[in-house]
Amino acid sequence: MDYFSYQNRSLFAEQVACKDIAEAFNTPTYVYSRATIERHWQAFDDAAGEHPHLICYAVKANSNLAVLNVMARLGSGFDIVSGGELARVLEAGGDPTKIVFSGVGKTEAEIEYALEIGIKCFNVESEAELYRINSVAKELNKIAPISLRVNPNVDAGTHPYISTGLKENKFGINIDDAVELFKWANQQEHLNVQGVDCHIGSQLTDLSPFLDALDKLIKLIDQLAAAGVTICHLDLGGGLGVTYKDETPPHPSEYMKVLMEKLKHRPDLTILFEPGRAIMANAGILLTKVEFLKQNEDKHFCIVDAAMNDNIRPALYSAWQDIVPVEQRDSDSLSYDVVGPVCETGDFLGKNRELSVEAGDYLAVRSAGAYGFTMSSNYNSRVRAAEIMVDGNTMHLVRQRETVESLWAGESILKD
Ligand SMILES: Cc1ncc(COP(=O)(O)O)c(C=O)c1O
Ligand SMILES: N[C@@H](CCCC[NH3+])C(=O)O
Repeated sequence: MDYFSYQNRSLFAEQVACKDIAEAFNTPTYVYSRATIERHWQAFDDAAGEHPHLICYAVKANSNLAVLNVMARLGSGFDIVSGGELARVLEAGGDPTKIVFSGVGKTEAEIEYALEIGIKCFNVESEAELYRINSVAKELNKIAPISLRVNPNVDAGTHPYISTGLKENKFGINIDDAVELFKWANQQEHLNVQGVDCHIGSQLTDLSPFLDALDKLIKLIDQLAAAGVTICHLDLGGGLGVTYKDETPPHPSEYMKVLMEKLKHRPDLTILFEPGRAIMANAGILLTKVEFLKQNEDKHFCIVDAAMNDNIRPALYSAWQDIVPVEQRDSDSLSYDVVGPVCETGDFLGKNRELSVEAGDYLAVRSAGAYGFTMSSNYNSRVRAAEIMVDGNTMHLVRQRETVESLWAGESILKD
């Protein structure tokens, strides 16, 4: 069942008409479906079965407190990449002992914060970072649980900007150097070696790169055992793709089944996953209003009130996201470029879209729940959108639209 579907030609989010949301809260507005988030998270968790595992939702995909809280109530773990994300997870009621901390540039302050809170594990991305974690832990007289994120050098076959598991990418530690570093870490009083980690990229639509990476990681874990380093968890990262247009990624349960099948003889290993997009992308839409229709030469433009500052994915990755009317019309359609008010030619939400639309209509950008609001900005001094969570027949405002005054909060002018 799709939780964003038409009833009598009107788009609904669960049991709430999107037109009612737009009228009540104005536009642009992000709308999330609680039931969809829960169903997607559960698909990962259920498919892991009895094997010890932990789903650590990748906070960067969508870090709204209400979203994190829905996940926390399901018992989710979290994958974070900054002190800010750590604070958000705690604020949302997340369990610190289920947090893994990824990212290539952890500061001393962030490491201290995470050690004080008692997170599950640091996913260490370089030799220098390992030394830094060791010295901060020593200073605080704590033991830092660590996992090394290795770069298995597999081609994820995704957009170059979101591929992370190749030798030339900045992420992780060269898999060939990992054993020596693990051996060193294993001897440190203030480090506790827990796991091996990898994340090879995002929006993967094929299982084979995941399987190639898994094979390499299992081999590494065996090499480590032979070298006297015991590994108790394997973190396979996130990266499972979704359908934006005509992609056919495996369903989360199929992805999990195939990976877990390979791991069934390893009950000694707790398996961690860090899905972000696969949980959130299709759990959200972006509602926007048509301001004007305009024609230049033979090109038709549909100018809407959402822009690249609200959803940068089309401009950044040439990403395609479906754009649909909130209320369907019978009139003939035209091919439009759907563009925002920002002063950039790259400010478009979609190109050559067949739409039957008039000024004042509402449109919905689909698959917008992941890397939508979290990548939004105030460019052109535009306030960031409101966020709504729908739960059955109820809509909850989970983030107010920013005010213009908030744009310069913290700024000041010279006295003379
Ligand atoms: C370390 C890490 N884990 C998890 C994710 C989540 O990826 P995705 O949203 O593709 O599942 C990312 C982002 O690509 C990441 O960098
Ligand atoms: N932000 C990207 C994905 C990057 C994933 C983060 N490592 C997107 O919108 O597709």
